[in-house]
Amino acid sequence: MSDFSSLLGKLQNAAKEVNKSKQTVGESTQDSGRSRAAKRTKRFHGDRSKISDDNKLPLQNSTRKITKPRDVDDLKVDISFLCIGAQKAGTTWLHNMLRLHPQLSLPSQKELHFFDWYRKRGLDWYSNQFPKCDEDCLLGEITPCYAVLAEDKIAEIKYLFPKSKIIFLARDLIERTWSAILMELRNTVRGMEAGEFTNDHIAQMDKREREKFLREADPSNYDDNYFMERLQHSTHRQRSDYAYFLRRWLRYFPKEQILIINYKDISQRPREMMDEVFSFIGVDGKSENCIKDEQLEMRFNAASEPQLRQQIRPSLRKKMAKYLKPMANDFNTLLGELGYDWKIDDYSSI
Ligand SMILES: Nc1ncnc2c1ncn2[C@@H]1O[C@H](COP(=O)(O)OS(=O)(=O)O)[C@@H](OP(=O)(O)O)[C@H]1O
Repeated sequence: MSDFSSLLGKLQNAAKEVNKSKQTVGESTQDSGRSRAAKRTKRFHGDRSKISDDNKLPLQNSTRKITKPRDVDDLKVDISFLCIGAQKAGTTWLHNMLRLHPQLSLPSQKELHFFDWYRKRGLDWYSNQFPKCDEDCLLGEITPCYAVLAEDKIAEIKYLFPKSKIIFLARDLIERTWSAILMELRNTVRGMEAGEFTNDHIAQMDKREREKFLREADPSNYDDNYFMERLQHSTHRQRSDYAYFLRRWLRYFPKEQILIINYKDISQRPREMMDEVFSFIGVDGKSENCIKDEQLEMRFNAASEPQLRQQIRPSLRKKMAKYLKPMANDFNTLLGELGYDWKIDDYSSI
């Protein structure tokens, strides 16, 4: 046999082994795995395996088969809530408020990015990111990128945490996108990846470096075309299409497990909003027992310098409104279908 055909044979055998281990839920080979999983899940959160037993597939409306994660036996935590976004909609504020509740455990650093970037680190790594807490405490995390996860990732989350509550903060589409593009501009000027650059970096710059940075990251130095081009780039466009990706989540999680919050509530009625969130997650007590008024009023993750948090100019607002209007309308339709009595701006007056 030639070296090439011997190598090919080895690769084919390896592929067969991999395929054998990729048993999908719903296939006859799942039973032994399911009984192991059942023992494990009862340790954390009651009998979550029941969902797959009752429904055959742990899905709402989707017929997609879920590949059982190969490292499922490494999972040592149950996740009671996930905040999936939106990006730039006050998720850092929410992270800090939730951490004040004694019965909730969130990773000290926001945004684990496990299901989008770091899935290869494994469920063991994921399990170790949550601080130890009492038996009755509930675990959760906030990663705004989860909103736009591909369907197979959402299916995996549903398989692992079928009872998890999903929280989504919705902000006006223009304001959200403007905030996101300005953040991207700051990252680009510094040559950093998304999420790496913080206000602390600016504070550490010397005078010359700081002036140069502020000049280059100043949005008034960029024309409308620059921002419209960025908006049409997949990440900003995709993250503004709330209805599109929320419908994907709704294929796996029933609407009773998904809470959509109006970003405006953070400034207009934060206490009522946090009471609603605590009750939705299922923890005892009112926010007044753990969050002070001055904490509710804190602003997190805003650009530190006035030049970097300018209002959007009218000409650009108009162009963005035209582009984002269909997405605002779709989202308002979805809100109506789900029974919410509020809407986001649909730019009918622009
Ligand atoms: N208390 C309060 N009230 C109103 N708005 C607030 C509050 N705290 C944070 N923010 C604003 O939320 C924006 C940051 O959102 P995120 O933390 O979700 O951003 S990120 O996706 O994690 O980067 C960011 O918006 P922009 O300032 O427009 O960029 C913050 O200013």
